[in-house]
Amino acid sequence: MKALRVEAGKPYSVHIGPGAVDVFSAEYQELLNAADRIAVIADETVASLHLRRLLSSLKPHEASVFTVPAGEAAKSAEVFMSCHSFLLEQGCSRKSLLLAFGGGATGDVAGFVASTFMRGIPFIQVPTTILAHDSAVGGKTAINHPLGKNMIGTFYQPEAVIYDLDFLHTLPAHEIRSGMAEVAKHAFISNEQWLEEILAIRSFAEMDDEQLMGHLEKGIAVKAAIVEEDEFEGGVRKYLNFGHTLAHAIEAHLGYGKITHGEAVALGMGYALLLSGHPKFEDFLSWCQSNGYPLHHLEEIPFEQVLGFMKKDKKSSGGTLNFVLLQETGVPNFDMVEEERARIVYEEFRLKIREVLV
Ligand SMILES: NC(=O)c1ccc[n+]([C@@H]2O[C@H](COP(=O)([O-])OP(=O)(O)OC[C@H]3O[C@@H](n4cnc5c(N)ncnc54)[C@H](O)[C@@H]3O)[C@@H](O)[C@H]2O)c1
Ligand SMILES: O=C(O)C(=O)C[C@@H](O)[C@H](O)[C@H](O)COP(=O)(O)O
Ligand SMILES: [Zn+2]
Repeated sequence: MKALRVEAGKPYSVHIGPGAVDVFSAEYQELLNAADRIAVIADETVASLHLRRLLSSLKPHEASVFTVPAGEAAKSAEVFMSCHSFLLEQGCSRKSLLLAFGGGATGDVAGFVASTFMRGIPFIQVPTTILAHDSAVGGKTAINHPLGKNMIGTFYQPEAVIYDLDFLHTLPAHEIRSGMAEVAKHAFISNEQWLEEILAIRSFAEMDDEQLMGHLEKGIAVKAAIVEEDEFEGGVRKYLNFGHTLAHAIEAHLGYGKITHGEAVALGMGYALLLSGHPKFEDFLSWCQSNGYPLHHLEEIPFEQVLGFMKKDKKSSGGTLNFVLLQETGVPNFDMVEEERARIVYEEFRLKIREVLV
């Protein structure tokens, strides 16, 4: 097992590896002892598969558990309120500790709850997906609004991230694919050689646990370095949004949860690469095709359906279209794109997709 440091907020560790939940008893006794109550907000599917293991790692401490709907459905105002109701009913106080147990959706809503319950209580991320190498680190919390993805949230760092890779063994193929898109994002914005390694994977089933752990560690290191430099997204943190201007628009247009976040990010990165004139655009499209990313969605979504959402992106102001662009691997930049150009390249992208799908 390894521990990576994140020097943001109150600096914290990301414990990563098989059996990582054992660090609760090895290293977090003081934090657990200090809590008057321990509450777990758990994804319902994850709870059915792995809750017993988590609870036994907390022993002798007891925790009360609130399950939230699986995946994206948890990121709603209703679920957010129901989490608060649960904490209040359980008699939680400012001295209570919250654990987020699940993928990025659970982590985002539970983090938002932790940051707002009695104006903030400590929380620990216990992520269970590949994608969560991204979401559990860096302190972005959020729920969705029908008018835009992640529109309501806070920046609030966890006390620790305890990333037990044993939990990943039950992930279905489309969630592996989703998570690997954010891994590819971290490679695109940081390192050509690592990107080559990822683009060489034609089926994620080829990856063994050791290789996967290597990719997750690299991804976390890229993310941590950016967050350490710019915790509140005044500048370089925007680069972590590579592919997200279109991705969030697709998610909002289709309805949250109808496409996984990472799959939408893959489509968004393809579009951003074409907008940027990046030399690896074709390779990336072929990688997406061979790994089963749902490219067909773009065929079905006219530009007008995503335009309004893209104009409301958090990186925009005054209705401009803003993208993280990448002419060269490892050298992202942030720029405005004229609407007409965005439209033309979108049509070109759909054409390229049609070509690879035939
Ligand atoms: N805060 C951030 O910095 C950040 C970064 C990236 C993504 N996100 C957010 O994360 C969310 C996506 O998170 P995600 O991809 O981790 O998925 P998720 O939380 O939406 O979960 C996806 C599905 O996988 C299931 N699942 C989770 N762990 C499992 C396991 N170990 N075994 C079997 N099934 C399991 C869930 O029940 C759910 O059905 C999006 O809402 C996205 O916006 C946030
Ligand atoms: O941590 C960040 O910063 C990111 O942008 C990571 C993204 O992968 C993630 O999807 C994030 O939630 C997007 O943030 P948003 O501010 O665009 O909602
Ligand atoms: Zn993302």
